[in-house]
Amino acid sequence: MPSSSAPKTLYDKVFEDHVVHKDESGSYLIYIDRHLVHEVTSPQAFEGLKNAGRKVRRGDCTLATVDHNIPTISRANFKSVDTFVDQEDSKLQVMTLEQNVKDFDITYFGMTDDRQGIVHVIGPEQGFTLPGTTVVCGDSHTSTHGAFGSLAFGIGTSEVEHVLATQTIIQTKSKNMRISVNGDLAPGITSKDLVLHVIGVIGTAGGTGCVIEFAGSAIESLSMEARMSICNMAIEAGARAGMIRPDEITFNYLKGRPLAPKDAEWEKAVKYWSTLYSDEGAHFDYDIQIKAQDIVPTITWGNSPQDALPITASVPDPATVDDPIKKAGMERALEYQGLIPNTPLQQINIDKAFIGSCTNSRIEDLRAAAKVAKGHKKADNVKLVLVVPGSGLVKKQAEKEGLDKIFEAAGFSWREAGCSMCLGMNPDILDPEERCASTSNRNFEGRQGAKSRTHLMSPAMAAAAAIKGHFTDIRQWQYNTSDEPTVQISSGEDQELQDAVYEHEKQPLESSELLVQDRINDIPKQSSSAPAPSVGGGDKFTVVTGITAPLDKANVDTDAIIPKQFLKTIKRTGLKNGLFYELRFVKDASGKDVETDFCLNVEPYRAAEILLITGDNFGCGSSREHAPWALKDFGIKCMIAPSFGDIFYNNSFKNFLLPIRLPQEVILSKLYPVASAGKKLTIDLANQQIRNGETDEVLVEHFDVEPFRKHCLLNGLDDIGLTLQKEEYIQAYETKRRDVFSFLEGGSKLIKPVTGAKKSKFGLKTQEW
Ligand SMILES: CC(C)[C@H](C(=O)O)[C@@H](O)C(=O)O
Ligand code: SF4
Repeated sequence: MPSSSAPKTLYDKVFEDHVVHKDESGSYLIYIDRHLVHEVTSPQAFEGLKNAGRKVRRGDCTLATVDHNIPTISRANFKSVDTFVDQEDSKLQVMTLEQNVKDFDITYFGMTDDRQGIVHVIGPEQGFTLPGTTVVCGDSHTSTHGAFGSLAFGIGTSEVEHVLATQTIIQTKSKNMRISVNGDLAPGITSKDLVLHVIGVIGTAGGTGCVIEFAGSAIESLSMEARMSICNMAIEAGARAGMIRPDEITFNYLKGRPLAPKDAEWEKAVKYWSTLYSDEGAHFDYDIQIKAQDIVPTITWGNSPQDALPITASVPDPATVDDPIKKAGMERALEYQGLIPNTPLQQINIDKAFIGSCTNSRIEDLRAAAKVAKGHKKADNVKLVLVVPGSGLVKKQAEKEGLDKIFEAAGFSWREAGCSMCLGMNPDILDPEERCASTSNRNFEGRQGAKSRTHLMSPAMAAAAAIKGHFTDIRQWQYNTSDEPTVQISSGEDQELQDAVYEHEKQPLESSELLVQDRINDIPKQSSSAPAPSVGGGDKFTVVTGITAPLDKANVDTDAIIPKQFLKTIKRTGLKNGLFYELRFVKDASGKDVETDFCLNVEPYRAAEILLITGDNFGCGSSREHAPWALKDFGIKCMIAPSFGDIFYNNSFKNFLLPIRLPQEVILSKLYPVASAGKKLTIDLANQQIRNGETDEVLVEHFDVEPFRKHCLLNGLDDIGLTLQKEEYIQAYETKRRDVFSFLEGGSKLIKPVTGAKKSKFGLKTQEW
């Protein structure tokens, strides 16, 4: 891609530095520097590679761990995954990953390794995540890594397979959004309050189609942990990614990390990283200003992260809302959450608290929670407070500082690393109707267990709620400062490990001279003479005439499309019954599933091939490709909505499903009457037109679809096959990358192999760096 001298945003720069090839249709092939892999979204991708006889192109750019399915109870008796993980489907996913990392020679942190943890905690912790890199993972919260000035985003399983095979991904350019937060945050206000506040302002669809750059003095003054919490939740604002300009705080965090560049390569890297900022005058499609002083302790009340309110507010009242879709949504959320309008938030009692997740399970988060808990006991009405560190190394550091003792003295339960009750794919779940103060990032229906009630907040607020038994304004907290938790430097073999990860934070970084080097992106155009790999996929989408089911709902998240219990499969099929499970079924007295009156349960919509959604943001949230797989299994071929979650939109095309964006008024006036009368619509992709399926009357003259995606759907083309035809471009990029970005070479392969039986305190084997 030719460099231009026009001012560029941080996103523009990182994107352009990774362009391998640009198609005439305007779609780009971009190179991926870092690929994180976990057990939930990878089995089908590895299976695809095996079936096609393909290899993993860059093992050094790939790092795997287990996090979602694993129990968080003590591993003192751990012998093997087979004996330790009780749930059969969870065990299968973990063991499948363990087999795949062996078969494909991928660096892996398993359950006996202190470096195991939530994928978004371990990448930065190891220095695998670096500024200016492209980072992907089959997980929506990959946006976390953008805190380093990397372009990091979640992908679906088909794309995981694409990256494993080609080390590239097909992308279109997103829009640029800047959210500047200026001024000082008041005491007690954390980055979690900040990001909940931002989502409350712009909404969960506010960032759709955009990469958000978080900027301004309030952001610049935050630690890396705090910045990660913000970028983590960029996906909850609907954005493709969140980014923060790398600076001295970033470099200090990274220096000395096991996989960060060293010596001369470090110097070279810092020089490049120092060029990664938005130029003066760069164009932002949206520029939003927020005053830091407006941010107060913030918690959510409903089932969407945008349902955020100051802790001093009361439960909202639907009687004050005019918009009928919003009003109905609010009524449903209040009923689900068991809340009465106008109740002051601070009068709401909780049953459990969860301190953990990729948003808030880093050492700084645990310190904040421990500071609140110190010298207190959990309230009697609070049945369980789970404290789940983000990685084995965070756990060890917390124990070194005595935080575990503070938690245990307060009656909290101190656990092993993993995703835990954030999503409850492991045994850590809420019982129906239990209310939880949670530091996680999603409060969707059923997220923490069937009928669970989640309220999102900061670690300090969750700890305070656990102690008081109800939501509490942290600004009024009486801290017990008698003797601060002291850092106990443990002696013995683990010391080196600790030092490698944490002690470097104390080393001052010499400020480096700003040097703008040649950008990598002037790749010569070449013609491909390599034999063309096969590109035929099998499926196609041309014209579909089908029954259209109307769905009157906004913000339908992928947790609702296919709940977590159905993610524990290693196949792409068999998901029909799981589709909209919580909406389609209720349990009768004997525990049997009974159908509700949900639209897909009534005639003629049981045979629907098209889904017409009237509300915004269909398929928001998680990257699970299980959502399009389940729709496809049901027989759906096309979804029409005012807007879609970005990853879901992308995943749909990979499965030959067509998502069509149309303005809400067009949906309501032209298509809804046909759908609600039980009649058919015709979707004609070649002509980009929607007609009445019975009369052939044109209802929508034109809908948009990107030319490349249209071409693939019409011709049943397989992306991986197409990309492999660009092998020469990929090789040319890699040759240049080895020179310009030499500090990225080696990647996860710089991890030293197991050198022997170093015993940790649980008697488990510990790997050396
Ligand atoms: C399992 C994974 C696909 C999912 C995600 O993409 O976010 C999970 O991490 C979540 O938080 O819901
Ligand atoms: S959001 Fe929760 S489930 Fe998803 S990666 Fe983060 S901790 Fe794991």
